[in-house]
Amino acid sequence: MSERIGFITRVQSFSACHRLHSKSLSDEENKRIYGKCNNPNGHGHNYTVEVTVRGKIDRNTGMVMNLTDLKEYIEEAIMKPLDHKNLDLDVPYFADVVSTTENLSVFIWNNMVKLLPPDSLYEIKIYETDKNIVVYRGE
Ligand SMILES: Nc1nc2c(c(=O)[nH]1)N=C([C@H](O)[C@H](O)COP(=O)(O)OP(=O)(O)OP(=O)(O)O)CN2
Ligand SMILES: [Zn+2]
Repeated sequence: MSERIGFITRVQSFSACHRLHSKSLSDEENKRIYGKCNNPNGHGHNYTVEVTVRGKIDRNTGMVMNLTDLKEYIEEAIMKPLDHKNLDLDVPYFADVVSTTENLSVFIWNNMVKLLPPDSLYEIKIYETDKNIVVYRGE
């Protein structure tokens, strides 16, 4: 029997605050484009992230990857740098990168990909709110 490919996902939530503000735009443009999300003192979210890993289902273990290992990678790549942080002030990556959920998904991808086996990270999906959802697949 040929080897089966599986997808496994672990979900993690974290809290952070941010302000949508681009240094390459004027104050007026920032206000017009980002609206209430450009509030100078910021606003907060309870983000939920889904990390999906793709790989062969090992014949001996029955696993694509041990979810306990994935949990530890998520702790390193997501929780330690982001949980209870001000994204713009506490996370150096966002000093010159606007802390949109799109850019946050790239940041999380870059952190996760360093810890996972080569070519195994499939998707980062972030729920910024119940209604605002971003997917990034490393392209
Ligand atoms: N493309 C993007 N657009 C927006 C982003 C983003 O990250 N990428 N972010 C924001 C704001 O940060 C904020 O999260 C938007 O919040 P809000 O509009 O309040 O969220 P909801 O749609 O869930 O709120 P409702 O008021 O219930 O509609 C804006 N745009
Ligand atoms: Zn926001």
